[in-house]
Amino acid sequence: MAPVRDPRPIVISGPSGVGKGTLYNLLFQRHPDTFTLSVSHTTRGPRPGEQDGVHYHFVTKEAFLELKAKDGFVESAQFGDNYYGTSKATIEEQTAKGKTVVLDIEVEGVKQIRAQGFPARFVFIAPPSEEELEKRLRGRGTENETAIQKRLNQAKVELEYAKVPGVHDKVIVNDDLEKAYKELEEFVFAEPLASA
Ligand SMILES: Nc1ncnc2c1ncn2[C@@H]1O[C@H](COP(=O)(O)OP(=O)(O)OP(=O)(O)O)[C@@H](O)[C@H]1O
Repeated sequence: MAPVRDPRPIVISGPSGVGKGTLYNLLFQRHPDTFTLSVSHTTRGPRPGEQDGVHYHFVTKEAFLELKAKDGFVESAQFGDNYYGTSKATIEEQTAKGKTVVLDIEVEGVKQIRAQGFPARFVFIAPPSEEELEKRLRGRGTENETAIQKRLNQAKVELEYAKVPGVHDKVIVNDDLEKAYKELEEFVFAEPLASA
């Protein structure tokens, strides 16, 4: 397959459990050395096995806020006491190495990137139905009941936002995995003029 023609990063969003990770990991597996998942900055401490620069860029709160004040993030958020964000420099460095950067972010981040006018391609992964989303979340078995309910409520917000015209360049319903994958692959490798 020809290389990715469009240099802009791919922003993938969609409700938790819809299959975002499954889909972009297939893209990474089937096109080795083509893509890279954006490494976020965080002020939380590393968990066992997490490496700086690989899983996250681990920074102090002061360093994070300084970079934020300098407009260094395309999107950032605070969860509890910790800050998270995607730095412009990270995206630019990876792009300069010839990689297509993939960002897996939630809807607030999408809004921030849009509001800044940062060049990117926006893909939304939608579930075939809310029932199926719930089934997948439960089937994955990684969250407790409270977390599942929270994610399902958040999913409603994300699905509503996805209906706003022009928010996403591409909406893919992840019903049959292989079919959804093909749609994603086709979009990603499309000629810039066809997808802009
Ligand atoms: N097309 C599909 N059909 C059936 N099951 C699927 C499909 N795509 C993904 N799944 C399953 O759904 C579950 C959730 O997928 P995944 O973890 O990739 O979601 P996610 O959107 O990345 O979630 P999160 O945002 O919470 O990380 C997994 O168990 C995965 O195997």
